[in-house]
Amino acid sequence: MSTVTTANYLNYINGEWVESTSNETIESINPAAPEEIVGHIQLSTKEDLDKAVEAAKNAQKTWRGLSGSERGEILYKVAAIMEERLEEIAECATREMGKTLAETKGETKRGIAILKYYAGEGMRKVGDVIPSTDNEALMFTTRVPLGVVGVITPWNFPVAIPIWKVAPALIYGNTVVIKPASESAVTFAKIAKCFADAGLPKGVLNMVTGSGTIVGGGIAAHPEIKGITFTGSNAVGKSIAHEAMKRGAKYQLEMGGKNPVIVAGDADIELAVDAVIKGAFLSTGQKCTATSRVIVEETIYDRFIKKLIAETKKITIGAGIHADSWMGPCASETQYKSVLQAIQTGINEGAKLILGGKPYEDKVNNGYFIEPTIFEVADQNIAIAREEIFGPVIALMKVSSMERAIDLANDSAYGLSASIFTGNITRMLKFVQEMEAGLIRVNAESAGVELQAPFGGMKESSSHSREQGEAAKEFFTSIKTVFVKG
Ligand SMILES: NC(=O)c1ccc[n+]([C@@H]2O[C@H](COP(=O)([O-])OP(=O)(O)OC[C@H]3O[C@@H](n4cnc5c(N)ncnc54)[C@H](O)[C@@H]3O)[C@@H](O)[C@H]2O)c1
Ligand SMILES: O=CCCC(=O)C(=O)O
Repeated sequence: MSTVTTANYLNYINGEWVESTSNETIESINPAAPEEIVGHIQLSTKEDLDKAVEAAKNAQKTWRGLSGSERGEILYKVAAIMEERLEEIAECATREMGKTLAETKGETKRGIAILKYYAGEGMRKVGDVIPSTDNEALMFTTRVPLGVVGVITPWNFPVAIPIWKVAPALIYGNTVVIKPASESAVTFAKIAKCFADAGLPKGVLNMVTGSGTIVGGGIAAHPEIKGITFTGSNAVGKSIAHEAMKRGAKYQLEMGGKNPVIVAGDADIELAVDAVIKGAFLSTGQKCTATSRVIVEETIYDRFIKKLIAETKKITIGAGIHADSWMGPCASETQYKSVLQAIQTGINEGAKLILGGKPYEDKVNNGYFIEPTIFEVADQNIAIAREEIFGPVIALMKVSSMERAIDLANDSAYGLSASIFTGNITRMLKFVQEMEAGLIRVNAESAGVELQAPFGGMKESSSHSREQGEAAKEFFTSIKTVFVKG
């Protein structure tokens, strides 16, 4: 049943909910039932962005003047309000970008935990006392906020990623202008309301929705924005870095991946199959840490592939709002077409399609569903083994040795996440040492970021800073070394 809503979600600027000066909105639709409009968001202008930056700048002095514990108290209140609104936020995220309700509930709980983690950061040390060579002097380090920080986020983790940027930005004394992805902007509007209702002082957090080029590009180029934290595609990330470099702004990029899983000859095959299915197909494969290459030692290849196919066929596909759906739709028509194109390219380039590969014909609504898809790939140089697809597609490869497996896993422009399944300590340690990825997981799926640990990629997956945990402090503050003599 299609439900058309007229719900209009406004920008949040200087503590007020306001329409864009464009007087135009764009629809955010449900990818499981594209007839359903989840909400209308502002198609904002450069003028709207300038107002938001001005508000953030005006709020800076007072906000940074609070103690870390005072700022932390507000983040604890935001977490409490989000807990009360968990169902509302999770359901909105599912309707807006398609992932299952079980996943969005888990992600919303994760966002709440991140808020609490950084609220506590307000009470932790920010520097060190370092002995000076001058015995009469005191030397120490301290940290200061960057000022106004621009946050640009993707649609695939509509709760966790914005919060894992905004929470540390705020606790360390910055003020924020955020542009969420349009495909999940209604979800963030609901989160921004939790900040507003927690009593965050006006101008400390500002949300401006709309075009990536105009609003996102405007953030990257804005002279009053001192730091930009971006998560998204490599193409956009590079354009942001270019703009930031031109004006000497600090920037942080977390981007694409082509994450390998190595299944060694001594692996627990059941465990490996279960983890590969979860890593590759949960969130419809739309995670930067999703499994997209599976490299299997030839001694167990036939048993592994037989089990993988049998278990993959059990996946139930449907609208994420329904409890019996294990895998939802692609997040948008654009993403849907992109994944189908990648599958066709794989076939054209000679990869052997052994399961799926077609749109899943949904009985109720014409949603953007695609079957979980598995290819066997002999040539590691074809697109399906090299390019990020960001959909439910696996490239299976067979190898004769662990040496070859790690070489193949490293043969990628990306280095975000990688897993190995083995019980052999020597193999495990060799993988940990030699695998070029920012997230290394052993006997576990390639996805799975824990909020208290550093997260980020190597090679072209990242600008090589780290997010989350204590690592976030490095980006959202500047260190000062202080020398004091009486
Ligand atoms: N490494 C990570 O932590 C991580 C996490 C999630 C997603 N991703 C990556 O994100 C991509 C999918 O997300 P997406 O489709 O939202 O990415 P995207 O790059 O298309 O968009 C990301 C954000 O950038 C904005 N944007 C678009 N054009 C812009 C421009 N010219 N200037 C400034 N901002 C602009 C978008 O509106 C959105 O808010 C995939 O490549 C995935 O690997 C990486
Ligand atoms: O999409 C990138 C974030 C991945 C993540 O948060 C996870 O794997 O849990």
